[in-house]
Amino acid sequence: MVSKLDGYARLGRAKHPQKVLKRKRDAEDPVVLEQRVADFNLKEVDVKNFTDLPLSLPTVSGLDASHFKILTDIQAKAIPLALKGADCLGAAKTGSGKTLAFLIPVLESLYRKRWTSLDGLGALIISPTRELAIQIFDVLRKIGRYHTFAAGLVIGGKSLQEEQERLGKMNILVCTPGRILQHMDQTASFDVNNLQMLILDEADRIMDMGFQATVDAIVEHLPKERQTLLFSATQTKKVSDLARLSLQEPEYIAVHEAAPSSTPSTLQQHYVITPLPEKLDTLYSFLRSNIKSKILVFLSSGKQVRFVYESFCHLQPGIPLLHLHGKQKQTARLDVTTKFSAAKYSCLFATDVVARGLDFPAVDWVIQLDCPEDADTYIHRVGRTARFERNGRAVLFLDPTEEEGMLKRLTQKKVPIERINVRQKKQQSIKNQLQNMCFKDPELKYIGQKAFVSYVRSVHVQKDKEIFKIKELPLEEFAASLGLPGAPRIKFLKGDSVKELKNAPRHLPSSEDEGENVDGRKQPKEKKKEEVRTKYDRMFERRNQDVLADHYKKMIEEDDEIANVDDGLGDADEDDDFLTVKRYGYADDIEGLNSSAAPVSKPRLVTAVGKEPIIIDSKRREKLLKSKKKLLKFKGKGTKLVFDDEGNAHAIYELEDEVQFKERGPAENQRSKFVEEERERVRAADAVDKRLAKDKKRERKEKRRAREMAEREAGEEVHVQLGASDDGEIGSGDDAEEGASRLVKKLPKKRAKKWFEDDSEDETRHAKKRKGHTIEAVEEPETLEDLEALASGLLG
Ligand SMILES: Nc1ncnc2c1ncn2[C@@H]1O[C@H](COP(=O)(O)OP(=O)(O)OP(=O)(O)O)[C@@H](O)[C@H]1O
Repeated sequence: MVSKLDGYARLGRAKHPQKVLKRKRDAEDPVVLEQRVADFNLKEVDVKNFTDLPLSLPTVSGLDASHFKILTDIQAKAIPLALKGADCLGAAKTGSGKTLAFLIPVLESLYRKRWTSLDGLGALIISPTRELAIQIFDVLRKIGRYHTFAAGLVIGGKSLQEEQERLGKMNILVCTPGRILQHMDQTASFDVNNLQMLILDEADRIMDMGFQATVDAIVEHLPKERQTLLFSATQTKKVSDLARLSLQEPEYIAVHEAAPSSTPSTLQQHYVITPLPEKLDTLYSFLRSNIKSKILVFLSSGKQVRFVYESFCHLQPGIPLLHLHGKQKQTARLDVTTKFSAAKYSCLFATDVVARGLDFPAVDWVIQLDCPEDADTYIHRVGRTARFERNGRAVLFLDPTEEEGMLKRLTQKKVPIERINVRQKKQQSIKNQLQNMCFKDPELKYIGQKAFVSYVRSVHVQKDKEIFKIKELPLEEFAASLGLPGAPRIKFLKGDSVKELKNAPRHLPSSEDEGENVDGRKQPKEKKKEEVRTKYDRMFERRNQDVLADHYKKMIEEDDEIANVDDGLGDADEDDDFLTVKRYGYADDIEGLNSSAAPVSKPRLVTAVGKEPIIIDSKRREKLLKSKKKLLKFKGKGTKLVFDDEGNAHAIYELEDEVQFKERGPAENQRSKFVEEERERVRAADAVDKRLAKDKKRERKEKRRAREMAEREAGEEVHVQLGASDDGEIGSGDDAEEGASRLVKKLPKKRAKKWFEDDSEDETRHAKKRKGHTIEAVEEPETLEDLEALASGLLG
């Protein structure tokens, strides 16, 4: 038996006198045990203790070592039937010991079949949440410590490969639906063909919308010949579900059906009427006066959990605070559950992820800050206290609008609940403190805005409109009570229930998704007129991500409908609590593409004309949008236009009027005329081009000659100047040098062309220069023009 919870355990490594046990085990003939089970008659035997059951020695020893002696009602009824191999549907109150009711039959069934590691997977136990799976696995390790089966926990959070390597050797697996299906599809060595038992804990939850497809796919992989056990605190006998799981003549075991209440008798249940804007005040006051308690507070979304946790951490009510929701990392979740289990006094803010099955020891209070979606959820939530004959108290916070509808539902489900009032003397207001905190801490304000949106959204999507009446809720006041300076604007998707949304795969809303605001009014879909927007406008628009506070928005937009500017692809400012979207993108980041005044809060489609939309739902895509080069391919090629003399734009090819075209004669004639005209035009243009080319050539030649002549002249003048300097008449040597260089620099440009020089003379000069000779011969000017040219060169 491994000591720590590492996801795998070889049952049967306890320190118990192993050898003695082994001897006894070997001596125990499974055939005899089989016979004892067959002979066992539930009606004849009054089962009280585990020893009254036809159980194997290792199981009895394991139960004994875990201090389980007397059976609970559900165990007494379900275990004998399950031992005999019947398919069972077990329904019993929360905390009544259903886990043992299916784990004992699992161990016994495999034991009697002498299951070994070579036989592969014998039993599969599915749980809706990771926390519950861990808990079941823990109980299995305790009571199975004297068995020799290999048991595994498959809930994700570890590398798939690591799990794959061990999966083939497992005899019993405790898992969550998604992860086990992934293995069934991807792990070649994972063979389930030999499976003997399938167990679904919290079966109604597993069978509902969220897991429906996954469970169906899992069942597809499993052999039809198997035993199936379903357990839950709130179970229905839906024929369709039973058919899907191919249950064979199932035994329905509902131990508390005749009981006056569907919740434990040791549980005291109350509700308080607290208007939505006073909820947090009431909760804070409650915590302040119960600091020596273990309290579990349920909220309807992870964002609310975060906000209440963060803000209460600042406010310090005097009790250690914890928080848990589905978006946390697995290690953090495990850490929180372990801490809360071990704590004596603590307050855990949580979503319904801990509503089912979790067995936190000694919880004093269960507070439901947000009204549960239905009576079943209420029953599961309050079931976290008053477990296994312990006392517990539960308080449901109801807005006046929710009272009538919710009480009706609870009465239908046999939930005894009484109203209590908040002691006004003890009621403390934290509104001002929250406002202060939100003002100073934008991050907290942001979380508050998200919490507000997700709360309103969760109410909006509730199916039971007799309880949840969004239009009657004082939302502005509620926002103020969270410390927000105004109620963020929200749009919702229509028609989805909370359960569906919670479990929906990540998806983008379709273009048909209609928007509605808080008041239930339809949002206009037309685009606001294009306006010139400065970088300051954009800067202001890039506010605190995707929640728009009205007061903030009013600063930049007169028309408050701008927040709902719709690009036709989805709701720009909608909160995405149930769409589980992580990344944010800004349409503004993309030059030339559709832009919206509102920041984007969910996978966002951005399109370029004629191109596939880009969906911003990951870091990689966000990066892509920042690269202008990469974006080019999404931008399309643009349209080329030509402008006429009046500055009017035209397409390059425009079709002329057909009537006018026909008036000009048959098309063939026009064509040949056009060709002839064009040929003539080309010919004329060609002649002009040739003439121009000739002129240019001549010009170039003349220029070259002039340059050469100037160079030659320069050589002569330098010589003259240097000579003068030597005489000491013009100035010092330095001056002379400077003067000479000035002259040499200037001369080629300024000197007129020496018309009398010809190419041969030029050649001679170049040859001389090449040999390094100084030019000594000075040609005398022969004509008046020569003299003028020389003079102008010198003056230049
Ligand atoms: N026979 C027993 N004797 C003593 N304690 C028991 C027995 N069976 C179960 N328990 C204890 O009762 C508590 C509740 O058991 P368990 O978690 O199985 O309840 P449950 O019916 O599955 O609850 P839920 O409906 O909330 O999932 C556990 O702490 C468990 O250890």
